Amino acid sequence: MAAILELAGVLKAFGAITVADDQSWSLGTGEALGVIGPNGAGKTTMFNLVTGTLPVDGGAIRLAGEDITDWPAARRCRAGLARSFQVPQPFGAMTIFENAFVAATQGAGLAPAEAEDLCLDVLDRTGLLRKANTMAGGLTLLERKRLELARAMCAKPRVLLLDEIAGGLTDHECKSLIETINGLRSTGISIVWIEHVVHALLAVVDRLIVIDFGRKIAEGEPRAIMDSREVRKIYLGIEADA
Ligand SMILES: Nc1ncnc2c1ncn2[C@@H]1O[C@H](COP(=O)(O)OP(=O)(O)OP(=O)(O)O)[C@@H](O)[C@H]1O
Repeated sequence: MAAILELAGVLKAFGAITVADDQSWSLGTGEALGVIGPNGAGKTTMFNLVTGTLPVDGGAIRLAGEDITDWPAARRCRAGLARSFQVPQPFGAMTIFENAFVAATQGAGLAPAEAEDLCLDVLDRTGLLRKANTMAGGLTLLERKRLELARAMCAKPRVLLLDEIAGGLTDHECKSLIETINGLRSTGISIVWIEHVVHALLAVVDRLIVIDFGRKIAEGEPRAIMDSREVRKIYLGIEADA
């Protein structure tokens, strides 16, 4: 599987706190990769480094083999990197359709007619078409999460970065979101998903990486990783040699 996204020795520190410590991993084309790790481990910061909202201190980031380390965020988005945010912040005074339209025209750079077609298709796939003319300010949490997903998809990503999109949802809502994400996967999109709701991740991802103190400490088949002593130690406080 050819790599669509690669991090090679990425470094980042905020003062004395190292949040990306020689991070190297890759995402295969069409693959879904899960990212877990304790609060403050550096997971969201890693997305900020990948999308270019934060500069790296060292190392390289490549998209489809091209070095994008020094590219500004907007150029990375046009090249196919889009993300959802942990705390959804839609334009509340605009409708769902208008929020999606901004992403399609500004994120993907589409002309209005093409953007409209894409928005209608994405809103359909993300279960929001019925509510396209509803103001985004009054949505439920699930609807806001769906809109996060829709806005990212309207940027026409090759790589979709999801940041804790299942957090705060009921089991039923979570299940419905998982179905939507798996539906998007069938379009061939590659996904990196940071999530604390592990059962949601396990229903979607092909592989897991574990980050602790900015370091990748484990990587592999999701269930094997969840059962590993290293992960049990971090999450449950069980000693690695127990
Ligand atoms: N702009 C910043 N300036 C200084 N410190 C920051 C900045 N952004 C994040 N940090 C710190 O970097 C560390 C990693 O934060 P980050 O949000 O990446 O963790 P996380 O793994 O996503 O956590 P969570 O699971 O709670 O979302 C934390 O200690 C955080 O306070």
